[in-house]
Order: sequence, then C-alpha cells, then structure tokens
Amino acid sequence: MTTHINAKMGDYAETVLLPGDPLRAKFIADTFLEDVVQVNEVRGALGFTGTYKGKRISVQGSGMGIPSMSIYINELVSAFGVKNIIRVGSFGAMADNIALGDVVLASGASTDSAVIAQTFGPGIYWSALPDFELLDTAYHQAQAMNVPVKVGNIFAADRFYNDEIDMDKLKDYGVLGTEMEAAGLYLLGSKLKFRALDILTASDHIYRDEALSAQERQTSFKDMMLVALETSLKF
Ligand SMILES: O=P(O)(O)O[C@H]1O[C@H](CO)[C@@H](O)[C@H]1O
Ligand SMILES: O=c1cc[nH]c(=O)[nH]1
Repeated sequence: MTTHINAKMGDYAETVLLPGDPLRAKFIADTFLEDVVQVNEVRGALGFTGTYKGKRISVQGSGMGIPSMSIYINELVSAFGVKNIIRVGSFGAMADNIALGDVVLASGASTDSAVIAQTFGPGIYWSALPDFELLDTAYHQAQAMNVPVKVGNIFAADRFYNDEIDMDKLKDYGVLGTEMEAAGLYLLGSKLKFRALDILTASDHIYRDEALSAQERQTSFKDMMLVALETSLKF
C-alpha cells in the first residue's frame, strides 16, 4: 500500500496502461480485459488488473498533468514492480494534417514544465524520449492493424489554459500537438528505469474549431487502446 494506491505487491501487472482519465481506465478494463479486479480507488484514481488475450495487464488513471501522473508512476514502479508504462491520452492537434481521432506516437516531448530543468540544472536541455523498443513495436503493431499513426514531437504543457505559449512557433518547428504529461513520463522512464511510451488520440484541434465531446473522448479512442494492448503482449 502506498499513499495514493491501496493495493499490495503483485496486484499490478508489469505493464500498465496509463490514461489521465480514471473513467477511461474503467472503460479499457470493462471493454478489453477479462477477469478484471479493481486494484485502486483512492481519490477516484481507478486502477484495474485483468488479462488481455491471456496476458496480465493493468490500467490506472493518472489524473491530469505531470505532477499528478508522477505520483502514480513513482508508486507503481517503486512499490508494485511495474516495468512498462504506456500512457493512452488525448491531445490537442497542432499539425494541419491531423484530424480528430487520429493516433500519434510521441517519439519526443518538449515542455514548459520545470521538471527537466530541475533535474539537470541550468544550461542542460535534456531530450525527453520514449523507450525505442516500445515505440518501434507500437508503430509496427499499428501498421499491422491498419491504424494510421503519425510519429513525432509532442508539447507537454504545464497549463491547459495558457495564452502565453507561442504555439505557432512550436507548430512551425514540427510539434504535432499538445497534452500535459509526455515529458514527465519520459523523464521518469529514464530515471526509474521502466519502458515508457505516450500514445495519443486527437480530441480537438488547436487551429480549427473542432472537438470531441467528453463522451466521445471517453469511448472513441479504441484504435489507440488496441495498439497499446497489442503492443503490451510483446513485453
Ligand atoms: O486525456 P488525458 O489522458 O487526461 O490527457 C490530456 O487531457 C487532459 C487535459 O484535458 C490532460 O491530462 C492532457 O494530457
Ligand atoms: O492537454 C490537452 C489535451 C487536449 N487538448 C488540448 O488542447 N490540450
């Protein structure tokens, strides 16, 4: 048992899917897993363990933003032996060629969060990158499933509401879109030595007046979820 997770060693599988939204965690467990056991409900951050095609997999809601997600990651890795974490999140698309519902694999993460600078000190601009084998496996898995994916740089914003960020410049430099966790996930992957990957689905477009409803966000991310689950079978 940890401060935020009311479970015991062995309750979580080595691979955890990590959506921000606890109800997305429940949806994944209800829809795709068998023999499901709820392993956490502290603060409503729902966690479940079950099997997918016979393999034990867990899914845990992380809350929004790097600070909340980092609590769950630290506890999952240090107290429950988790080795692979695949975030399954939503993001706001910036690139012109991304439509709502499109899946992106974050092959890198930029951020305005202080976590990188606080870790390395002034003058070091550490690159936040996923585990290559997870990324490579997810990419080829998506191809095999005929799920079109884009791969690239994602901006992990510290604030959802922020009109001070120069989105035009980030977009011009090839950033595909924005969410709130990728850089923290990859930083902790390197620090705590677990495999990390951020798989995302576009829920809205920053440059176009388009957005999925909350209900659509909760349930329409099945391509992303299946890519993550099938990828999990290889680890
Ligand atoms: O849909 P989730 O996984 O929560 O991810 C995105 O949605 C939240 C903001 O609405 C942030 O957590 C952002 O990263
Ligand atoms: O963090 C997020 C998630 C979805 N859309 C955004 O604009 N930002």
